[in-house]
Amino acid sequence: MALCSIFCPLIPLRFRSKPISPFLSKPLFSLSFRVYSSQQPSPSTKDELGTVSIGFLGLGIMGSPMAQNLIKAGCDVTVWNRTKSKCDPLIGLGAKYKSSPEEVTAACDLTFAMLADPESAIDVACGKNGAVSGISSGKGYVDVSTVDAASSMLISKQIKDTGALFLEAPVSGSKKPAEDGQLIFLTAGDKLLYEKAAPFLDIMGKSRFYLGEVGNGAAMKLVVNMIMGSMMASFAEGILLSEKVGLDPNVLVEVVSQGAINAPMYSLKGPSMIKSVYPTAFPLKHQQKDMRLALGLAESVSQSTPIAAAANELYKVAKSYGLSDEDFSAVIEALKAAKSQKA
Ligand SMILES: NC(=O)C1=CN([C@@H]2O[C@H](COP(=O)(O)OP(=O)(O)OC[C@H]3O[C@@H](n4cnc5c(N)ncnc54)[C@H](OP(=O)(O)O)[C@@H]3O)[C@@H](O)[C@H]2O)C=CC1
Ligand SMILES: O=CC(=O)O
Repeated sequence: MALCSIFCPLIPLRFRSKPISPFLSKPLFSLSFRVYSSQQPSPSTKDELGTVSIGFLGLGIMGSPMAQNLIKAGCDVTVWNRTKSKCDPLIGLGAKYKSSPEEVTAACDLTFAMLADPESAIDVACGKNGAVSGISSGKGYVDVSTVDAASSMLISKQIKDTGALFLEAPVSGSKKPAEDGQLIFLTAGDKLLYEKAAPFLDIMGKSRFYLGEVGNGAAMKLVVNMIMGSMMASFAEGILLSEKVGLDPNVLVEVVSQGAINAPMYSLKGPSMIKSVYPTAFPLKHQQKDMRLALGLAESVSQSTPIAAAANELYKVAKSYGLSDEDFSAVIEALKAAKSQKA
C-alpha cells in the first residue's frame, strides 16, 4: 500500500494511514540521470525549487554550508541541530526551525541528514523523536553522513518500513567544497528518490554517482577515505623526514605539487602542517572513524590493508594527544612525538 501510494497519488485519502506528500508523485523537474557529470546548469528555476520543502538535520562543519547553499538557491529549508545555536545563522538567512528530527520529517517532503558517525546517524533517524517517527509515504530521507554499510541499511529499513524512500549519499569533498557547492555525492538506494533529489544534490555538489543498492555508497566513501587517510599519513612522514635530513619542507611541497603524486590536499595543507597549525576542515576524529570503518569493511571480505591499518594507529595516537577536533593533517603530531620519544 505504502509504496503503491508513491506511484498512485490518486488513492482516496481514507485508505491512507498518513497524509501523502505529493513530492514523490509529481514530476518535479526534467529529471536527469548522471553516473558522473561535472557542474551543469540546474534544470530548475528558483520558484520550482521552492515547491519542495527540504529538511536538514545536522549543522556541523559540512551540514551548515550545505543547508546554506540550499537556502541561497531559493529552497524552502527547515533545520534542526542537537546544539540549537548552530541553527541561528541559517534561521537568519530564512530557514525555518523545528525542535526535533521527527518534526522536521513530518513537515518536509525531503530531508537530508549530515551527522558525525554511525551512532548519531542511527539515533537521529531511529531514536526517540527521530526522523522515522515523523516521516511517511511519499517522502524521502537522504543520509549524507559517512557511516558503514550496516548502519546505512538499518536506517534504510526503518525509513522504508514507513513507506518513505531512502537514499544514502555520503560526500567526498571537505569544508571548502561544501561552501562552494562542489561536493561529490556517492549515492545508493531508491532510484526514484535519487532522481527527485538530483536538483538539490546539484545545488550542493559538482557531481553525483548512483551506485545501486544501499551500502555501495557507504563502501565507496570508506574506500576513498581510507586512501586519503593513508596518503595524509605518508605525506606527514615525508615532511618530517625532509626536515630531518636538512631539506626545506616547503620545497618538498612544491616538488610534490608539480609531479604525478600531486594532490590538492597536499598543496592546501602542507604549508600549515609545516607551521604546526591545523585549521579544522575535516576533524581528525572523523578521519580515524573512517579508517576504523574501512578496516572493518576490509575485514568483512578478508582483504589485506596493512598500510591503512598502520595509518589508523597514527590517527589513534593523535587522538590520544587530544587532537580529535583538529584537522586530520594534525596526524603529523603523532610522528613528531614518536620521533622525540626515540631521540
Ligand atoms: N568535514 C569534512 O571535511 C567532511 C566530513 N564528512 C563526514 O560528514 C559528517 C559530518 O562531518 P562534519 O560536519 O565535519 O562534522 P561535525 O563534527 O562538524 O558535525 C557533526 C554533526 O553531527 C551532530 N551530532 C554529533 N553527535 C550527535 C548525536 N549524538 N546526536 C545528534 N547529533 C549529533 C553534531 O551536532 P552538534 O552541533 O550538536 O555537536 C553536528 O551537527 C561525518 O560523518 C564526516 O565523516 C564527509 C566529507 C567531508
Ligand atoms: O571525508 C572527507 C573528505 O574530505 O571527503
